[in-house]
Amino acid sequence: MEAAAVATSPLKKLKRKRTVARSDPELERLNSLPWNSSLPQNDDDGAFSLFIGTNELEGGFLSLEEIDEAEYGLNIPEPEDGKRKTKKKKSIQNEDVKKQQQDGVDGANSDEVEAELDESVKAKEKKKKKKKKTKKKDATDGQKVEQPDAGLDANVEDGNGEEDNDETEFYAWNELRLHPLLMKAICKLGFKEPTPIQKACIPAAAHQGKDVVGAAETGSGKTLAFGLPILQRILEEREKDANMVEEPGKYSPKGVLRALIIAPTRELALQVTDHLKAVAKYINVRVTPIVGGILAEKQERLLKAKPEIVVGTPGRLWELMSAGEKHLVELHSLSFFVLDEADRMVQSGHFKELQSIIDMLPMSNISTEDNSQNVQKSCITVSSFQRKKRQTLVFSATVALSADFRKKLKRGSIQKKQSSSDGLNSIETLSERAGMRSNAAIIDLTNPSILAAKLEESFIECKEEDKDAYLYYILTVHGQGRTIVFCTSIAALRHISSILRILGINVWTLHAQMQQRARLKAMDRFRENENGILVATDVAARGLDIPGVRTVVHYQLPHSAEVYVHRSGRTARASAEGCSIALISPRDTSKFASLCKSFSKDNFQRFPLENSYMPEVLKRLSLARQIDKITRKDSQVKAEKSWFDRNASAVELVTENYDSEEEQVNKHKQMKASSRQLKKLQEELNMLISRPLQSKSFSHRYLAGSGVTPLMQEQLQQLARQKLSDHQGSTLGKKGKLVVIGQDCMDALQALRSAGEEVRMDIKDLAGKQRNVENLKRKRKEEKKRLRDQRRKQKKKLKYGDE
Ligand SMILES: Nc1ncnc2c1ncn2[C@@H]1O[C@H](COP(=O)(O)OP(=O)(O)OP(=O)(O)O)[C@@H](O)[C@H]1O
Repeated sequence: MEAAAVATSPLKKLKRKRTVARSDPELERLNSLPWNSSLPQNDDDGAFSLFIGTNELEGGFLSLEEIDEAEYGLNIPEPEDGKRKTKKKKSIQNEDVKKQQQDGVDGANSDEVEAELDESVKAKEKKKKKKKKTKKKDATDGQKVEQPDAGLDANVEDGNGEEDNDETEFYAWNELRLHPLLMKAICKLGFKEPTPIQKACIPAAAHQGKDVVGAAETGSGKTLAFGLPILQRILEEREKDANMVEEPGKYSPKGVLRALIIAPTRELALQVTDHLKAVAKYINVRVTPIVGGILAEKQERLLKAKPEIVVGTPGRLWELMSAGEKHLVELHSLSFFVLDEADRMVQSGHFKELQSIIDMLPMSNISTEDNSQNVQKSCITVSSFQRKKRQTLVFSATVALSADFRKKLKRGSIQKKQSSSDGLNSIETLSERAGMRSNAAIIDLTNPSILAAKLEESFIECKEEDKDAYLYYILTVHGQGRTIVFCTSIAALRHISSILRILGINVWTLHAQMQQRARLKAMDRFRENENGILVATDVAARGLDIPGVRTVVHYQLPHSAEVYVHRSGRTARASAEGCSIALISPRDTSKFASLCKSFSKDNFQRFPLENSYMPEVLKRLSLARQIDKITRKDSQVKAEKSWFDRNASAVELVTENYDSEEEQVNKHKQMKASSRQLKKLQEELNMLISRPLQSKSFSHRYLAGSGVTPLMQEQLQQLARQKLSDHQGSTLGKKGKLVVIGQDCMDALQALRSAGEEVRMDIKDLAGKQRNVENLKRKRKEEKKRLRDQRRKQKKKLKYGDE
């Protein structure tokens, strides 16, 4: 594949850049925390061919010359003298497209959903859209109808007065033969060429009607790799119908669900919806999200509009389907069943609902007895054309399939091997059960390291209790661009977000226990701020696409290598660059070693640290921790008291204070003392954080920094101004003035590139040492037990001997 030739192994890049550094003694301390690599290790028997990155296309789809263009009623523009040449379309196609444009419903549903979720945030957008709609209406009233070819050759101005992109730059898309109105939207989005996964999937899924299993690195455009074929097929079928006189609606029935897309998280489902809406901008295809956190009545109302495409999370979808929601259970015309982040779907917490949803699908693609029964059960009027044509698309950055997956599909032997209690516990079972056909195109474009090509990984070794300090250091000194800090537990998330806020760093949080409205608000705020910081659990690890995320910090390592890939993939997306920093305490070394092993990585970059900053960092952190402790204690007391009062009043109990007068006075004194201490600590900390973070070698005359954040930059400039005005008119002369030099903002990636040190990870060595450490621990334990038993026996002997 082309991608294979272009992609260079990150390992090689590292080797070229830096000399190999010494091994590190800290990494020798290994422990035995549970770790699930979850990624198939390059097994010798080659059982998992997909995941290790074959970077190949499989499935034998036709080359473009072999595809009969006439079948699709499309004329592909050909290049002429290096430029794209467009042809006029058939009149029928013109009329159909015109109609679609005039009909344009463009996202009204989603607006409502979003307004429901967060009215204040979305109010502005609504206003904008209203304005746009009025303008659009004016244009239609004025008999202005765009030509269907507008997508390719109209350098039209849109309602905002913005000029469209120059379509000649989009020539690379031509070979994919997408509908002109889809091309128009793509041009508008500025996507100059299809990404490799789009190039590979669109012909297979859109033109050959194949099922697809697609794997490609994070941020490589997988959403459109399945989204464009859906929209393309809907448009093509509409055109076929427009040509049919006898059986209208044979190919493109109206008012029924055509594509069901399932994503693991609400945020991801909403994001996929928005992405599809953006490419469906010029066509009359409705895309609606169905996720938890939206009022059920509202969602029912949205479904009454009969959207062609529904994007949902398994929980809410199943809730509505099992309640018999008409639009979701009449699946006889479903043309696409899509699983985004498929590997997450087979994990606990999702697969039960998913299994139930899949059981509702008309199962004509496979012929097992079980499934024919399902068809009877769930499908009322099944058009044989539609059933034959349903496509199953399964996507993720981390998909593992066995080498003989296709053969198994052919034999229909996957489910038989699984005991019924296993459920849909593998992508293979799930794909077969969803009706995947044995001629599916298996497209694996992951590179051997699995991680995004432009991602630079690094680590910082530190004690567990110093992680906060290093995090604060990274955010303060290298906090340029957006940063996501990942935690494994909500408790850790709460701890660091509280400490960082006390330290004056504005962070947003995202975890599964938050209300949906708050989750979306956090995402919106994070998106709005170009130097924003999001502290999140793994609920944000998959799929979220936020441009400008420069750094991902693994405050705690995840429980599997696969989650590490997805977390790190929030940066270095869509050909951008980014870096990840893992904070490794002695407790994490075992996990870290397994991680290196999973990626066959024997070199890792150490993130450069300016240790002279640390005394100041630790001073601030110590104050912040004390403040945090006091405030937590206070709020705990308040919460307990209010809980007691609430419950007492609920049972109409009159509460009395049973404390003695002395006790009450003491409590009051304690409270006063703690609030005095809190005030003092806060003043001290405020004084420190009002100044830029200074390294120990900080000169009071010269302020310099190897990397300073915009906040620090601002503080330094203020300080310089203040010093200057202090000394104006004084007799100190030049000597007393403050000079600000070298204020170059440096993000973590730049810092890593300019000073990162490559550390060799000898996995075998690490594994051997891990075994030794474990043996030593076991021996010590045994020895302790032996001594304890010995002492016990002696005591007994003495006792009974005396008697
Ligand atoms: N052809 C293209 N050219 C440029 N950018 C593109 C193209 N297609 C998609 N993108 C952009 O790339 C970004 C990543 O796309 P997307 O979210 O689909 O990636 P993904 O492969 O699904 O990532 P993940 O595995 O993390 O879910 C998005 O911002 C999207 O708008």
